Amino acid sequence: MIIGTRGSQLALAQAETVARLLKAQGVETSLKIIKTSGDRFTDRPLHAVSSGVGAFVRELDEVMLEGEIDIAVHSMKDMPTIRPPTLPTAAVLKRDTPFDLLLTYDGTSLDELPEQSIIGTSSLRRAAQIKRYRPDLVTQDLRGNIDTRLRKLKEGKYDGILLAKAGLERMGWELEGEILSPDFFCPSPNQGTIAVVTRAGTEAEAAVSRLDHTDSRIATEIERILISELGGGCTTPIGSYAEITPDRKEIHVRAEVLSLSGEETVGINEFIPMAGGIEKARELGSSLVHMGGKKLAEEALLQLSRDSCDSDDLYE
Ligand SMILES: NCc1[nH]cc(CCC(=O)O)c1CC(=O)O
Repeated sequence: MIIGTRGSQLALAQAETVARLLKAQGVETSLKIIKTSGDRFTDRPLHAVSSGVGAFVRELDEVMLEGEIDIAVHSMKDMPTIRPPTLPTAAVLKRDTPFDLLLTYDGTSLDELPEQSIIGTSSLRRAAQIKRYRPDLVTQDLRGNIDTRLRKLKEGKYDGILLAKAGLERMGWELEGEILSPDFFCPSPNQGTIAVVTRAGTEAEAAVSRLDHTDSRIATEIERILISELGGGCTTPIGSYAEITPDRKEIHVRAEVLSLSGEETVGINEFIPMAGGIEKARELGSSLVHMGGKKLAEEALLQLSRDSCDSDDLYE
């Protein structure tokens, strides 16, 4: 069976993980690298790439529908919610660390960074969350693969950068950084989770579905439901994080929308019962809208499209 993957180091590491897990089940695979538009337009911020949400995913879908690959491996947080029904997510792998990490030039902690320190991130959510936590810091756009971002930090262009911890872990980088608490830095929905897609009704689907991790599937689904009525994607600062308690009776859910400046926030942070959790998450999702979350998300989107009409350099 052929596993299709993007060519970045992170994507390759993820695809190799899936290859290894399948091999342990007696399934032999080979890797095929596919270039996506999300990889090509690395000169602009992700939210300004025209194909926007799903840029990394769509082209792998196409080559899979054409039969060129049998299995596609994705960072689940990069996947649009609406998927072609013929391309099911056959497995949600056991989640890695879902949190964000701050790496600073000289190991300084977030609380100790001097005023006006420059923090690089390409994520509107992380930028808004940092500005909320430390309004005296400056955020700057930082695109590129994880290796590029680390190089820019080393070159001294930024005092600190923000990344998903899972990305570094998967690439085998043992870097000292500060894990940011989800109470202040609610991660992106499905951050730290790998999804494996196949064509429906294939041998590949049967093989891959054995890798599915139930609690990770439930948590990631809850995270999507919580924010499903807000619209957005990577074009708005939205976080959503669901954590099943060790006794599996409850789910700790957190979700929030921020203004781009981080000055305004609408959020929830509570425990819901595991039984009927999906229904309860839907209610909480609606309550985010009623509390003004959708309005905030729409304002962020408007502000972004206005800025990008003026000048693309705003993001560099
Ligand atoms: N948006 C890019 C992206 N997609 C998935 C990860 C990291 C791995 C993951 O969260 O599963 C990253 C890098 C980052 O956010 O720093």
